[in-house]
Amino acid sequence: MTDPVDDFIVFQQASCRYDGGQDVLSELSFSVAQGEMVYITGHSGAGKSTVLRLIAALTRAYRGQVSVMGQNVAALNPAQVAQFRQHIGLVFQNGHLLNDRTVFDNVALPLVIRGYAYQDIGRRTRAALDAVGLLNKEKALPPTLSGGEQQRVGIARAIVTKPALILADEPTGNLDPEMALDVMRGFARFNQTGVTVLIATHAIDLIQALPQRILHLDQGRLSSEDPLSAASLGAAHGHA
Ligand SMILES: Nc1ncnc2c1ncn2[C@@H]1O[C@H](COP(=O)(O)OP(=O)(O)OP(=O)(O)O)[C@@H](O)[C@H]1O
Repeated sequence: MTDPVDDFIVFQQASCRYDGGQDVLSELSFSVAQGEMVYITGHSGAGKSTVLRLIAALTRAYRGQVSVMGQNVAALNPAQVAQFRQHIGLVFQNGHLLNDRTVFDNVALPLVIRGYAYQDIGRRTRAALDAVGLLNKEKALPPTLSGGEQQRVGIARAIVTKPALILADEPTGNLDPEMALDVMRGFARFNQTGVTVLIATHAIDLIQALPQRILHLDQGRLSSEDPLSAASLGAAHGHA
């Protein structure tokens, strides 16, 4: 019996491959407690995005098990997946913003889809924009914003529903170091409010400055070879 708080996310020897090809992830085992903040690093193609996709039920392990918030993700039917994803905020590198809609409309979209009342949409959307420092840009169109601002709109949209879990895939990929640090600090602030945060990133230099747990992937396996991750993998956090 797993404890959904300590074992908020559990990979048990999970293996994943696409279209019958080679294993992209091989017998991956680790766990993340509720409220933790974890960076997933590794070379291009190491499987970082695939880890996030497994957690979000966007793909499935063909062997082993992935449990999130006490649920075996592979056992969820489509209706349960839709319900499950309501607890997850997804942040992508390019933001996936609608360029012909205002910043406000972009951030409000998940609330509109979920049928929130008009007043709640306004209040929650402005609170999310405030949290990323973009309240003054609510009427702007995304193409008129800087890369960092667009990225923060994507983050506001991910947090507007107050998810229990944020999954961010290369959220600082296109940003200069200063903006990137700013965005990472933003995630740390959400984490401090109790949200569990997983971030896939190449930006080792950046996260070295941030005292967080790091899972380093090497060809679909967890590796402790990286000196940066050696201290933070497993033992330091009591996770296998
Ligand atoms: N939809 C897909 N179909 C087939 N192969 C895929 C698919 N998505 C990913 N892969 C392959 O799986 C492997 C791992 O990809 P993944 O995107 O998880 O790695 P990553 O560590 O996030 O890489 P990057 O840092 O370049 O984004 C790669 O070899 C990739 O080509």
